[in-house]
Amino acid sequence: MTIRVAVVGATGRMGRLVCRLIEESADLELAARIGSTGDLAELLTADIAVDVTLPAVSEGIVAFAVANGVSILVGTSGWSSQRIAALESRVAEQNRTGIDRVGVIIVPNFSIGSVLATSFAAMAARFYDSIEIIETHHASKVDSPSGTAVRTAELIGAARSALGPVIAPHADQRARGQQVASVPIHSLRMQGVVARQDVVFGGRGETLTLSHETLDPSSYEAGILLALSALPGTEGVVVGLDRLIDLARVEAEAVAPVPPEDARPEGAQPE
Ligand SMILES: NC(=O)C1=CN([C@@H]2O[C@H](COP(=O)(O)OP(=O)(O)OC[C@H]3O[C@@H](n4cnc5c(N)ncnc54)[C@H](OP(=O)(O)O)[C@@H]3O)[C@@H](O)[C@H]2O)C=CC1
Ligand SMILES: O=C(O)C1=N[C@H](C(=O)O)C[C@H](O)C1
Repeated sequence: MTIRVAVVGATGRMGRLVCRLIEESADLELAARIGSTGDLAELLTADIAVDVTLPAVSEGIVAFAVANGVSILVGTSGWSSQRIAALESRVAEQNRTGIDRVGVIIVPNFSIGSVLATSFAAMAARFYDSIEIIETHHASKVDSPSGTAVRTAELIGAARSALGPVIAPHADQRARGQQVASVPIHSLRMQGVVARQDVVFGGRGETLTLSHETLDPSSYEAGILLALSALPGTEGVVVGLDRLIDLARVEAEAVAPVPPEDARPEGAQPE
């Protein structure tokens, strides 16, 4: 049986991409394409929904889906930890009292490289006291800082909870960026760019830069399909594609120790 999907923001760059992926998928069916002049109630004709709109309207769209028992995948930026906390209460309440149990998957970035770069940044955060983010996007992007940068800064802040804020001198000066979880974020909006993020770590006598660049929106495709396939089985709020990919398992396999020689069958070589 195919899963019927309504796309809100269907006329936009991401919306058109999501609609194409649904139309190309044997498991999914496009139930509704909704733009700014469309009727949100069309969402109720679908099994699940996708929101790829604008930070200013996303919260209301997600609230409408949740209140009507429709699980929703959110690719729109602007979902700060504060906004997510309010949504978690709303979804918990709906799942306690409503007829249909719902799930919301919020994905700040669908690209696997970006997800990995953000995880690496959280891993490095404990080892450096100077950390700043520079994010660069196409000139049509209306919001800043980017959702990915906000998420990265929040995860850096969480990883440093026992250490305290990063050291960001003269942070009151406008050119020093906007601080999120104490991490200064600098936003560039440029022609010729799709999306790029550099997280710069400064320590004693060294810097480390973690860079990720999206060269083409096709980098979002696998993540969108993965999140869509996970949504019908999701209850509650899940944030980040990393929650749908077993990053820890990949790591454990990569560092799995070679078994000692006497534990190997005779003549067997280490893999
Ligand atoms: N998670 C990820 O990996 C990615 C996330 N994004 C995020 O996705 C969002 C959309 O980006 P993008 O596609 O470039 O933006 P666009 O400006 O191209 O599209 C915005 C869409 O939102 C629709 N819209 C605006 N207001 C409403 C409303 N009140 N009700 C319903 N629909 C509305 C617009 O409809 P209309 O045409 O009628 O105005 C349009 O379809 C942004 O927040 C962006 O940051 C982008 C890329 C990757
Ligand atoms: O608007 C975009 O283009 C993007 N928005 C998301 C964000 O705000 O982080 C994800 C990606 O960077 C592209």
